[in-house]
Amino acid sequence: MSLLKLKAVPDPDSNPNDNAKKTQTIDLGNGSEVVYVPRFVAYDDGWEFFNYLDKHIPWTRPTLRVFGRSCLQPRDTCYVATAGLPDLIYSGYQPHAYSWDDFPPLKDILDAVHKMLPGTRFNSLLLNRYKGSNDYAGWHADDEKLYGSTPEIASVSFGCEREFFLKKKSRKSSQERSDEGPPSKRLKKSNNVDQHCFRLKHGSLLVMRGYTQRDWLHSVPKRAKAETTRINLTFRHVL
Ligand SMILES: O=C(O)CCC(=O)C(=O)O
Ligand SMILES: [Fe+2]
Repeated sequence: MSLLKLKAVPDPDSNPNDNAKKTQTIDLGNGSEVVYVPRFVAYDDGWEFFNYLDKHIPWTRPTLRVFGRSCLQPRDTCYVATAGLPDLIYSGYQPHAYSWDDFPPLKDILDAVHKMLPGTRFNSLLLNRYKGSNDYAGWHADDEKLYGSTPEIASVSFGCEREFFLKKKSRKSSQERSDEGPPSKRLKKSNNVDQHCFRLKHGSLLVMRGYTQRDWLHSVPKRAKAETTRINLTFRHVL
């Protein structure tokens, strides 16, 4: 496959400043911020990336250890990282780190993310594939020590639109990782009103920064209706 080049596509109801115009910045308070760029990758380029990733990424669905029990991660995953970084381990699982050179189109997306977010130098990427409405990401924060105390995380989505929720951590939930474990151990429904929801469009970019991982949880819940496949890429910087 030839390398895709990201370019602005002429679109009848858009202009070159479209990205900037439609970008939403949400101040979550206390030094946490989320930025949403709905049309980060042009529609057709987005589908080329989707088809490439769906076919060429060696997706796996690992068994995780959550609260002492084994459970299948409720989505497919793959990990790409620059050589020489400390290993990523989450929920007792250490993914193999593939190289950027194994999947050249990822480097084009990485370049576009760096251009959009001056000053960032992402060196790792966690890919997720949600094959239908039953695949999900439970409530969690990406607060692993290897990302530091105020990680910036850039999330690019392709394919089926899914909802992405953010809710403020309760004091208790900051010690709990996710709701992927047994029901008895899941987070209690809080009466927190601090919740935000984004419908992550095909080709969109969502950025979490500041203290978002320390103070907030995020999730991509199951859907009741049948859904098609969604692929999400989260670019991170390992210290
Ligand atoms: O699929 C998404 O939008 C989020 C994935 C996520 O939160 C993660 O990989 O940590
Ligand atoms: Fe996450």
